[in-house]
Amino acid sequence: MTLADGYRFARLDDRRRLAQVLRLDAWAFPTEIPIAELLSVEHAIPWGRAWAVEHERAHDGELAAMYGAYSLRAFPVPGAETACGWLTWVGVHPGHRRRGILREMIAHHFADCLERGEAVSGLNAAEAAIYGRFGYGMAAEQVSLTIPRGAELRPVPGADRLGIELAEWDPERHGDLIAALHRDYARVPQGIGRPGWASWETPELRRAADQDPPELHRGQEALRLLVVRDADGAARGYARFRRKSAWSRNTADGSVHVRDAVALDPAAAHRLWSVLLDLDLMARVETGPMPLDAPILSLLVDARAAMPVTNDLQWIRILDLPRALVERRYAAPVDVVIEVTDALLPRNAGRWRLRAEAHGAAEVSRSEAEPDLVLDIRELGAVHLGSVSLAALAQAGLVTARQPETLARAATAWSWPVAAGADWVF
Ligand SMILES: CC(=O)SCCNC(=O)CCNC(=O)[C@H](O)C(C)(C)COP(=O)(O)OP(=O)(O)OC[C@H]1O[C@@H](n2cnc3c(N)ncnc32)[C@H](O)[C@@H]1OP(=O)(O)O
Repeated sequence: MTLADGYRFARLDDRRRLAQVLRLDAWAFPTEIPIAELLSVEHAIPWGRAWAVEHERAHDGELAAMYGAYSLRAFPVPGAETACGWLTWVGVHPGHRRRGILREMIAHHFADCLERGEAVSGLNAAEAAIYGRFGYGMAAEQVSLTIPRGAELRPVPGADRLGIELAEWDPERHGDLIAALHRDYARVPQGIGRPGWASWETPELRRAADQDPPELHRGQEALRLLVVRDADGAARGYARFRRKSAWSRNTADGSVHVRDAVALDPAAAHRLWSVLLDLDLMARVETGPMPLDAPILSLLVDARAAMPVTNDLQWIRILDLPRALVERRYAAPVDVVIEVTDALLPRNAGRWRLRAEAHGAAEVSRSEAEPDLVLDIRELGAVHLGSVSLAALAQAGLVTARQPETLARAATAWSWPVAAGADWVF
């Protein structure tokens, strides 16, 4: 790793540097909130696994750049969980851009992940054009909705018998319950498992998920909680939301913003959304990111009226190819030789044979055989969560297959029945 002359990496493990971090972040991501106010907010900075790039002539401790990584020990991949270094807090001061600092931070991050035994890295991208060049493939999309109040839902037996509880959000009282429901949802539906459904695993992620600082309300009310309970009182789902009141031509025109909504079964999902869609004085319910097969999309009689907007959500970079490929499960039996290019991590390049049973153990070894599929590490990352199809990438010329049958079999094996995704950006 060679930063340009005058720059050096320095580990950020001292919380007294928070003001410097926030000042750099405000250059990277403009904010109307004064730094003095942001200092009292809980930021999910992975202290100790965050790095500054400093310049020798910096004034006042100003940072030229920074990045951090969350150590996710149980990141869901198809049929399994894996250790993942989640890249975050990436920013380069505008006065130091386009000198290769990001490129060096990426190399630094890859080396750090490999040293920690993380076979994959993931990220949410601020701009979709940045990370493909470093071998990150777009692996999970998200959908967000603006649902008209009172939108009709298809009936689900038993939904009416579920109870609800509405409360002002209190992390002391509700935090553990909500964290458990959110984590358990990774195994829903039907125990198949949802790749990409990361939980608030690290202490800083949990603290940030719990907080609701007034500085970040932006004209909306404080966070509120809806819990759905079964006849025994067991929680089956929750939503955290806030309302914003508005009037248009003397008509109530408020909006409900849903921060997260998780239900462990179909009846709970129906009950949860029925309540959210029937709040007085509100005209619409706006959601944050949700997986493309989120139950609300199937429950809505008229999903088009909910104005779905889709975008890329999660990008995956395979860092240690043989480990990453054996750490996940495959939806169908597969025996295939792939030829991979990897400009940044040449150890991954070359021919590999993958053999796996459907939903069983996989084996990966070096191979001399003619390849069935030829692709770059970026495309292997894109298909890693099972939601992007090898066949789709082949249609765009990004994967080359020797025979259509091999492509069809491999694409089926790499796919997964539940859409990859999450309900937050981190
Ligand atoms: C995971 C996350 O945290 S996402 C958050 C990313 N941060 C932001 O978007 C904040 C605002 N932007 C920035 O801070 C910076 O412009 C960064 C981080 C995007 C780029 O930093 P730089 O140090 O200028 O990038 P660097 O000089 O290393 O460029 C590396 C390559 O990326 C390309 N690149 C840089 N920024 C962008 C961009 N916004 N869109 C497309 N390509 C880009 C460069 O052209 C260069 O390409 P090349 O190597 O093929 O010639």
